[in-house]
Amino acid sequence: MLEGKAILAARIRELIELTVLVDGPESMFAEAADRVAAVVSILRAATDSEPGVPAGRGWPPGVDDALEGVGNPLAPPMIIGHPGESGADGEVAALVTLGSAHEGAPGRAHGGWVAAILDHAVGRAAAQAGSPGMTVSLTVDYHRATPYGVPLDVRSRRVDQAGRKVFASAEILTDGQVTASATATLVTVRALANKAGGERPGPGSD
Ligand SMILES: CCCCCCCC/C=C\CCCCCCCC(=O)SCCNC(=O)CCNC(=O)[C@H](O)C(C)(C)COP(=O)(O)OP(=O)(O)OC[C@H]1O[C@@H](n2cnc3c(N)ncnc32)[C@H](O)[C@@H]1OP(=O)(O)O
Repeated sequence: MLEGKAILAARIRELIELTVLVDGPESMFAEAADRVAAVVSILRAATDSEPGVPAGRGWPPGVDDALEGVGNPLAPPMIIGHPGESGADGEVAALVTLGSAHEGAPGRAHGGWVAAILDHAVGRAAAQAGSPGMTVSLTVDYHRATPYGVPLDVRSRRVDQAGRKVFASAEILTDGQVTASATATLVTVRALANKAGGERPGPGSD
């Protein structure tokens, strides 16, 4: 079930990428659009959910998550590693590869996607530290171009805590150089603390 959805989402990511890149005759676009419409009708027939209506999929992030969900075609997806896997203890390490569809300035990733990755990374770090919360402030510094088409290393960690406020930081690196960094303040959501602290979501946990 999860595997099938992940494969479908991977195909749709290819479709998005190629749609951005391709040029060709009107007839080719028309044929492709018809075939995509056929796929849409398969999925529509299988769900009662209305497109665009908030589904409230719950926590922790699962297969449909906007950044790390392997079943969400909009998610690059971001692959969350085990704590300490490639960073110091207490860090969350992640890998993510963006594509042409994420381009901002020519040849580089859009700054909004860079910020989204950093936002997710600080959220993960707060949860990893046992204080899952929502970002109330995110300051992003763009140091150099963040490329797409290559794996990006993402590191984040909780820096400090004061009451419900959690302070965290994160960076994106490529070839060992920081392309963008962020500092963030998150406010803990107590109802989620016992559900999310330090746990990676398991397969199908969404
Ligand atoms: C959904 C929960 C997530 C939990 C995660 C669990 C699973 C973990 C696993 C994996 C994580 C992966 C990552 C997930 C990421 C996805 C989540 C996002 O996309 S977050 C981005 C969008 N952010 C919002 O939409 C927040 C909007 N803001 C709010 O809803 C409210 O501000 C809220 C509920 C967060 C807090 O409101 P109040 O009324 O409860 O609290 P008040 O009293 O206003 O603030 C508490 C303290 O924070 C300070 N504060 C508030 N805003 C601030 C700001 N902008 N800058 C600095 N401090 C601020 C205040 O001054 C106060 O500090 P003093 O206790 O008095 O010292």
